[in-house]
Amino acid sequence: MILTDIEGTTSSISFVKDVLFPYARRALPGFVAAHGNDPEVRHWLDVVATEHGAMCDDAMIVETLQGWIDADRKHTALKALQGMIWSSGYRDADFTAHIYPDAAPALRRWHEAGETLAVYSSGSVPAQKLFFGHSDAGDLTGLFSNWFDTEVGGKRDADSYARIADALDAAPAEVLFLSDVVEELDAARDAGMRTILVDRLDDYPTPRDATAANGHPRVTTFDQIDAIR
Ligand SMILES: CSCCC(=O)C(=O)COP(=O)(O)O
Ligand SMILES: [Mg+2]
Repeated sequence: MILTDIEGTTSSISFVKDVLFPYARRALPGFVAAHGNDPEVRHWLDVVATEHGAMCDDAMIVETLQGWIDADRKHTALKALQGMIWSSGYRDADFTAHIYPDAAPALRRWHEAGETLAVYSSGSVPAQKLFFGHSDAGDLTGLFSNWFDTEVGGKRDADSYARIADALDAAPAEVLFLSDVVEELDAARDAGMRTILVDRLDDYPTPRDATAANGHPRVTTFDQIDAIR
């Protein structure tokens, strides 16, 4: 079984930072004005208001969320709201989701070979499905059988990976986790998963050396994974 991260692993960090985040930042005020009373939207806005502490109106919530986007906070409420906002961007074909040219063929090859494929990203599950449903390589959602976001727990917390293995009905050692973030790989390894550091040179121009990789096998493209897994 292969569990993959998205940003920095299947897809470039710059697409997320330079296209998706600014789109959500711009659209937030109008989205909250139009949908702030939809129960699901209100739920997440209230989570933000509670975290913010003081009495907080919608304008303050929007400001808080925009600050979190700028700081790249991987907060579940922000990620849920971003996913709802991006849906119109994908629907209107304002953008398609970046996928590295080596990633889609490898995912297709593994799927055809009968490998179970799953996603674990800080992006909400609906955002993940939009992302792979509107990728540069077409609709890839059919390749994945399981989707996990931070509702299962934080990506740097070993318990999250234990929960994911349980949900996959697998022993942790049967699962190979792919990520660009060493701390995430450390947590997956602590839970007993196998790991590979995906060190995309476009995203990380200074390659991570053995010390930085902290013992995780390292590849720069998905093509290199079959040889070492
Ligand atoms: C799939 S939604 C867009 C990416 C995103 O918002 C994000 O936070 C991705 O983080 P990852 O855990 O995939 O590195
Ligand atoms: Mg990542």
